[in-house]
Amino acid sequence: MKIGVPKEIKNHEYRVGLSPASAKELIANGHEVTIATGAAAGIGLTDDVYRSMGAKIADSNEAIFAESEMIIKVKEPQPQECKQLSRGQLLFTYLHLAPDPEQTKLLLESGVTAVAYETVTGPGNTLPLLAPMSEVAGRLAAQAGAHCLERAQGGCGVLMGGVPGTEPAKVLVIGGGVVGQNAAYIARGMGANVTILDRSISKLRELDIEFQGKANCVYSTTESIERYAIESDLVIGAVLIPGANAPKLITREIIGKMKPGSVVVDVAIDQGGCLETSKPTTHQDPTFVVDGVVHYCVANMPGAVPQTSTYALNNATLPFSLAMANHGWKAAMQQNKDLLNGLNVHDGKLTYKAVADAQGLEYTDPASLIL
Ligand SMILES: NC(=O)C1=CN([C@@H]2O[C@H](COP(=O)(O)OP(=O)(O)OC[C@H]3O[C@@H](n4cnc5c(N)ncnc54)[C@H](O)[C@@H]3O)[C@@H](O)[C@H]2O)C=CC1
Ligand SMILES: CC(=O)C(=O)O
Ligand SMILES: [Mg+2]
Repeated sequence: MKIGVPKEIKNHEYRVGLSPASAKELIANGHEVTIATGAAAGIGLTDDVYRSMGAKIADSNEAIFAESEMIIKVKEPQPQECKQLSRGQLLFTYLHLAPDPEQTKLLLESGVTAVAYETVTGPGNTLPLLAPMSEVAGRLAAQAGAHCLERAQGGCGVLMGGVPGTEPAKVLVIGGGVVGQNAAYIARGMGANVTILDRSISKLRELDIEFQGKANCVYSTTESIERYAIESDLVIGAVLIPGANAPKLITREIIGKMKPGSVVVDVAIDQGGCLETSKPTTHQDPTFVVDGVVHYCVANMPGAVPQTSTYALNNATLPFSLAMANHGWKAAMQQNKDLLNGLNVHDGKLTYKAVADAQGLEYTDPASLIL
């Protein structure tokens, strides 16, 4: 199969769809891999590194989109990329379609077959291709939050761990999944006073044992969210209903009751955000202020640490890239229902229920397309 990797064009996005090791593995399996020139410069790799693995170099993203049977990327295709996709082509990347009607429309119009990293499933209701970036974003959320709490960034000027004789920052993490657990781990490590809210009791049990009582694990209700949010210095939004729009758990009214200079890091922004006041921001201009509360809502947080993120992502995606390259997407999905759960769009049909529900569009059962 002809596999192509474009250079990412989203703001400050330096990750690469295929690491050199992944490219080598696909080539060893008999496939042709082409990468756009300079695509890996952001992780310190030259075209020659990819050439040495046996890959070809294309002189533009346009050539990649025009000539590849499977395109492997990181971020959701931007409008100019969507317009270069075509019927019969396979796209493997993050999509986050629920809050993005424009991208959904363009992908449906293109006829492309699009498999979303974030809805591929794994054993025990896990999301194995979202998890590595959630680990990164969770850890970064504590770092970003600590930075935003500095007075010069608009924050109230509280140090996460305080110092002896002063109180540490109060950090609230809403959603104790992969992002939440990693955010809490770093915030605890910085010495903050951490509370995690989740509505899964089994998740709270796991977290309580993992943190050995050093994080407060509390059941999530509208009452507990409001009570903890208004006394917190930093709130980290980390909820997920897979593939769907994030529930708006922090209302405008709660924001109005929060302390001036408190900070919210809405990691769930890629699924629309879990605060009523959130809107996507970029690494270039990451924050805005509503009612004195600093909002950090960057939708591609792991792009800030592209070396760690590219390798962590590739470790998870490679088996699925190989399966689709070796067998074609249909046979690979017949063999693996977890991969079938990644199918979001095929030949003008929307095949992910939560996206169809979010946008009031017709839904086609993906199982009906692989018979
Ligand atoms: N902004 C960025 O750069 C990135 C964003 N993300 C996003 O972060 C979000 C979280 O991802 P993961 O941690 O991997 O998901 P996850 O599925 O591991 O965890 C989500 C947690 O939210 C909990 N939850 C659902 N509704 C809740 C409620 N009402 N109150 C409290 N908890 C609730 C679930 O029980 C679950 O434990 C997703 O939207 C994901 O796409 C992930 C990576 C990068
Ligand atoms: C998951 C996601 O949105 C990211 O890694 O950018
Ligand atoms: Mg206020």
